[in-house]
Amino acid sequence: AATSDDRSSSPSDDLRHAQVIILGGGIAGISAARALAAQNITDILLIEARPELGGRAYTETLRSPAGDVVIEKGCNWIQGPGKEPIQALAAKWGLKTTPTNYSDSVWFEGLGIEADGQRGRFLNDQETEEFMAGYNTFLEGAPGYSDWRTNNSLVDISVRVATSIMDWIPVNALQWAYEYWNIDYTFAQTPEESSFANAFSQEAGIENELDEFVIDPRGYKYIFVQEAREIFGHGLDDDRLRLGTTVRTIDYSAIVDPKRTRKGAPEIVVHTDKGSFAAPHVVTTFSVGVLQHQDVVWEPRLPDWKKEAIFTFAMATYQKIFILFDKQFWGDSEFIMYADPDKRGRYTVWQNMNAPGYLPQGTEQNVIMVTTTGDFARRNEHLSDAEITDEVVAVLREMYDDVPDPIDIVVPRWSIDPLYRGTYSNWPLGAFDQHHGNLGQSIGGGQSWLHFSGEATSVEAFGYVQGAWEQGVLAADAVAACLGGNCPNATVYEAVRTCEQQETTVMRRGLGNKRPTRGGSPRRHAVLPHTRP
Ligand SMILES: Cc1cc2nc3c(=O)[nH]c(=O)nc-3n(C[C@H](O)[C@H](O)[C@H](O)COP(=O)(O)OP(=O)(O)OC[C@H]3O[C@@H](n4cnc5c(N)ncnc54)[C@H](O)[C@@H]3O)c2cc1C
Repeated sequence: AATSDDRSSSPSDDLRHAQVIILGGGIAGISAARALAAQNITDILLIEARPELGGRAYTETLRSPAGDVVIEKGCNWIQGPGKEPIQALAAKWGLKTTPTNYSDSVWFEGLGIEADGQRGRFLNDQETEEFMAGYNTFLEGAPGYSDWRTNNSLVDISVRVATSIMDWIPVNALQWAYEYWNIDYTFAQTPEESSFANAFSQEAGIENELDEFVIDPRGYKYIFVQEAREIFGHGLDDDRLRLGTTVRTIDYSAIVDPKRTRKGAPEIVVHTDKGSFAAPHVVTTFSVGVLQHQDVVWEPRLPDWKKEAIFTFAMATYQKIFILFDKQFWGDSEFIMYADPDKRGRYTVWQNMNAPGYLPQGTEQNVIMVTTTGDFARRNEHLSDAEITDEVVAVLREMYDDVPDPIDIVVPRWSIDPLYRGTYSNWPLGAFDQHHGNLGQSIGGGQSWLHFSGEATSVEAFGYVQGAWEQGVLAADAVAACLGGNCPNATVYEAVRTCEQQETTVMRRGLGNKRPTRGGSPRRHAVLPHTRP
């Protein structure tokens, strides 16, 4: 069997060599390839497990006798802070979008799983305003309160703690539903899990201008695939693009232990199901979920500071279930909200894909989408399409008369997919800025580096399309700087320090005199993790 030593850069080895290997053909990987090409770095390889590019920009098709309908299983909106580069790409490639009007909603107070043939009811405008009032007051004050806490060095708290301090404590189904729409529907995690500082800081730009919903039959991915074609050719048949190739092991031992490199710059070796590849620079764009699940093996194991960062950050799950009917029985409002009294977040947010500006009305292609998140979404992934169909149709039959059986359904299963393990990152309570910095921090030294990219590593726009695009560009810039002999300094936070309050907890548990002295850390790791105590 080949040893690491045999895998050095001799011309006769069975490795395919390049200057840079990009892992993942999603938005970040494509953007990195483009930005490298723009700097005349063309000796690259892009490795992607799926047979197509786009990653979480992922289209699916609903089948109907009247004609298929393309839907977005993954990202759907152009939205959030710093979305300008995506708007520019959308304009460049003529991507079809329609603005979303969140206030065009109707609210239904449901009877839940006990409905048993009985029906809840739609509320009038005045009733709607009444149950929304409390949360709206919280929403107005939240950014100011969050910034005040940050400016006064107060610890981060969960969104739930903040709502409670600010006297919003939801107690009924309608209040749950409204809060769910505002929190979980954005972050795909609960108020208990999400960080208040990150969800509600003024800069978080929660109040954005209009979100644009992509309704292009070529898919959201089209604009990114077109960009990739400019590098890999129209047929995407360039030898530097390796689709359908799954990474199994990333061996970066040469950069942590230069003795294992026989000649030239130390190379990182990427083992896949279709052969092995080597380069002094490797950019990984795999999701935090993939990194957390250890679907890819690291040789040697990742350093403690990197693992702490990866496992501190959260990979949330946001499930968009699309259902196709031969008629539209649900009215023209853009959103239909179902308040379930048994379970917060059970099939709450329904979006009308035939609202004006979306799919054509008056045809046989009538699509409604219901979104689930978090635990409930993950539970759904383990049910069959038929079981999900029964549940969603029961909710629709509580709200509407004459609901026919659906013609087709798409039930995404992101969190059990080993290529994603969830949908997008979220900043959980307990993650510090240093953790986030470490998440995107490169590992290496001298002429060889392992770079970490992808949506989660964006400071401003983690979780968004533009976060992925921007991080691809930044990774390419870092590679270019290194190749030019100007590698950016690695700022690794080897130990993320406790704050005073946490130290009090340590004291209370009687660990006071056992903990390490202030200046020292029990385990010190350099950027190069070649020693483990
Ligand atoms: C359901 C859903 C809804 C979303 N909604 C929005 C939205 O409306 N607006 C918005 O701005 N953002 C949204 N997002 C987030 C946005 O889609 C992501 O931030 C972005 O697409 C991430 O791109 P990426 O390149 O960082 O990661 P990815 O797209 O995950 O790219 C990584 C690539 O690596 C590949 N890969 C993984 N493991 C391996 C392996 N072992 N070997 C080889 N290849 C591998 C994957 O197949 C993937 O193509 C949504 C995401 C989802 C899933």
